[in-house]
Amino acid sequence: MNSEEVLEELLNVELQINEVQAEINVLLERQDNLYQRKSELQSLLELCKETEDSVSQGTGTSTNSENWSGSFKWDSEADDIKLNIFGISSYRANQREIVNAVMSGRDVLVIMAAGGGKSLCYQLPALLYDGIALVVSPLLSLIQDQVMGLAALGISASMLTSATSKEDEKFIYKNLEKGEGSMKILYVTPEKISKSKRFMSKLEKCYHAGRLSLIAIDEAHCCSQWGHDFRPDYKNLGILKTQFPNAPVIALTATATQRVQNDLVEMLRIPKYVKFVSTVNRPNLFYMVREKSSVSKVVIDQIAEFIQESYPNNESGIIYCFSRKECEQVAKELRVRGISADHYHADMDSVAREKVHMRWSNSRLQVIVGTVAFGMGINKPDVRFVIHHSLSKSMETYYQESGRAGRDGLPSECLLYYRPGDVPRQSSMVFYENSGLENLYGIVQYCQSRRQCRRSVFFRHFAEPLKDCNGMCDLCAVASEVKEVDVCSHARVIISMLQDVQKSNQKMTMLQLVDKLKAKHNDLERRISAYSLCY
Ligand SMILES: Nc1ncnc2c1ncn2[C@@H]1O[C@H](COP(=O)(O)OP(=O)(O)OP(=O)(O)O)[C@@H](O)[C@H]1O
Repeated sequence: MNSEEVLEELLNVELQINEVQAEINVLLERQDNLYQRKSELQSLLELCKETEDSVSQGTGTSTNSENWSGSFKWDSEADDIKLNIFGISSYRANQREIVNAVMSGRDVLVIMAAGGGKSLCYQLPALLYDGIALVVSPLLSLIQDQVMGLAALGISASMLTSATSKEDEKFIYKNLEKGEGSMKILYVTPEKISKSKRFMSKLEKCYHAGRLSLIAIDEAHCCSQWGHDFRPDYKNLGILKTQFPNAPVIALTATATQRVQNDLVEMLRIPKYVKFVSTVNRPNLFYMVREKSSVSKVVIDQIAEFIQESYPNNESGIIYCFSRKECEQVAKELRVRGISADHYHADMDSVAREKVHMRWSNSRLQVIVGTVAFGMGINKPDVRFVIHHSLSKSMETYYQESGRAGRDGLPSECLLYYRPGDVPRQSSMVFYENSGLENLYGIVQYCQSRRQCRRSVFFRHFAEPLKDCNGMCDLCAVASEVKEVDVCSHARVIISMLQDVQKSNQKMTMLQLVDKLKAKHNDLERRISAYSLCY
């Protein structure tokens, strides 16, 4: 063989090696996807097993064993109240079936997305039944909104909270004890049940006189320690079923994983409940994630530009921040850029918080910049955008917070700014929570996804069959090219750095590690360029 022939064969072999490598890459990618799907299917299987176990033990029944959409004797009266009092022409998914189950005296668990119409599911039966319906709700502001809304419809509803006047309290107790007055719905906070003996004794009289029509537990996920808003006073609500066994209980929530559902039905002592689950899908919400700069001014500039370009007509929005200080800073910087914004967090007194909330609710303030404290009870229907300045602590929290957009069903946007540097900040907060880190890594996966539709991550998380996204997330809307990078050498350097740290018994935060890695990388690049200059 002469040198020319050798060279030709060499080139040919190199070509073939490249082809084989390309095939290996394709197979490796396929293997990666299969591993991912395998782990998703394994967790789905676990969830299915849990559900089947609870059904076989008689602790849960699904809607399909009984026909809740058939005809019932209260049908025409229900239709009349729905239309002429609530002004609603047709039921949304599951509403009619839920009303029928409650009217049949069954205990019911309702899981329905934010803005899905949960209130009607207990308010309509409350009017159909004789007597008084008791509603337990976690927040004063939520209760006030509901009572005001019902009064506007001409429905007699009252609330018994720390803010109730003596006179109103007297009126409520007369209604409960003696059946005097026209009260149909009574809202209370969970503390009333666990702390007021006087109230419980009046309620007992009401029940024994056959006037307690039903018990509704709003935001029922607060019962469970595995939920995202655990309230200790919710733990004591099981007493209601024990004391008033014949009053149907309806527990309502927007999100509850299987574990939370199991927990809350146990807490509420409703083992033979009927469950209605509506989809978690919010088809009008456009989900997107953007890379977050480490320079805070750049992030604010981008947020301001997004709001000014997309929402120039003062359309309402929410920005969630990690800390109170960040909230104040972001709100201030937005004001400097001409956007009407104010902060909301737990360090403010309740009057100041209420003021900001009211200004925003009345659309006199465009953007509220809040911590997680800006949570339940936000009923503004026309929120057009929810921006996360930092990632939330779990998929549940993100679903709830982003779900405050578009409750009126109109197109709205949910934008999350993500940078890996924010993960350790959150992990130090959730480390001691039940499954805190596991939950955090769930949302990290959502943020880091380059191929998987954002919506499909929600479906998988809530163990729901996948549905079409219809191009309503950044990954489905724009076909982006994914560049593959082999990071094995980086991983090796990180491992050797960590081994050094361990050997010398030092401590290092994630950010320090990243800085050290960058320094090492820069140093290496400098040496390579110096080396190539010499030769
Ligand atoms: N069948 C229906 N048709 C039209 N509008 C409805 C129907 N049911 C409820 N609504 C309206 O939808 C809006 C949201 O309802 P509701 O406040 O009960 O939602 P929700 O499920 O409690 O939401 P959240 O979890 O966010 O509090 C309300 O304005 C309500 O009047």
